[in-house]
Amino acid sequence: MSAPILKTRALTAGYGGRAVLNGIDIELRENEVLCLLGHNGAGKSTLVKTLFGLIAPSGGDVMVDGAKRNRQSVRASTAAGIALVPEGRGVFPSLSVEEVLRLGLWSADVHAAEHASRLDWVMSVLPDIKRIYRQRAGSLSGGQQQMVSIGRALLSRPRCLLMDEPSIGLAPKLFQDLLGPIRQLQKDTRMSILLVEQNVREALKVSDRVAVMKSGTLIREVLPFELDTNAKLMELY
Ligand SMILES: Nc1ncnc2c1ncn2[C@@H]1O[C@H](COP(=O)(O)OP(=O)(O)OP(=O)(O)O)[C@@H](O)[C@H]1O
Repeated sequence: MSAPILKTRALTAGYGGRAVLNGIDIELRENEVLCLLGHNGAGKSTLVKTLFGLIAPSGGDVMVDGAKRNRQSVRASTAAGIALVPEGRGVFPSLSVEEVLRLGLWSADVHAAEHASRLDWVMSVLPDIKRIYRQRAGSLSGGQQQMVSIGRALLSRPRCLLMDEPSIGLAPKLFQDLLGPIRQLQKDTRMSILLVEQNVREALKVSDRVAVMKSGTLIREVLPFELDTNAKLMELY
């Protein structure tokens, strides 16, 4: 079996000397959607940012394809095939969708000769982007902005997608409409997805495994069917 795309060992990280992650051991395998659950403030976003290289670990290891990458930069993460859909979408409201995506191509270091084909490919995965391509991002609905944010992350053709609360502000049906094509792409390409979610019920429908965080530690790893009743979900917290 190949090494996990991402793996941590006793990972610690935080802000200004204050530890938020207190020794996390987690792995994201090829061809899976791993759902990361936990209360507000449990450290989910901090873990995602540390895996992507936005925060440097203060201890422990981050491994990409089995090799230690403790000083992984965002550029190195992108080059390794890892992309981030940030919490809050990160879409500049004054730019058009086209400009947001072109900026994404530039920041992902995609060669100019490939820009057109990358944009075409993203629009084949998320065809609704075509209809809003010339619109200002700030004029779009929350769901459309999230779609643009996901489209931008796909421009680097990642094999690993880190998604930080993509459902925020979206109705369950919209969430499934948005995640459906991404789950299909994941199955077709054997991509790996780490999905941070508060919307547990919807997230479990598209997940293969579930990890639960509490106060900066990983407290449980389960399969989605093990959380099929309210009582079992309540036990988690
Ligand atoms: N930029 C920052 N500077 C200082 N402390 C931070 C920063 N970002 C997060 N924290 C703190 O780190 C802890 C974990 O926050 P984090 O955002 O990782 O949690 P989370 O599980 O993603 O929560 P949520 O579900 O609310 O997004 C919290 O106590 C938070 O206040």
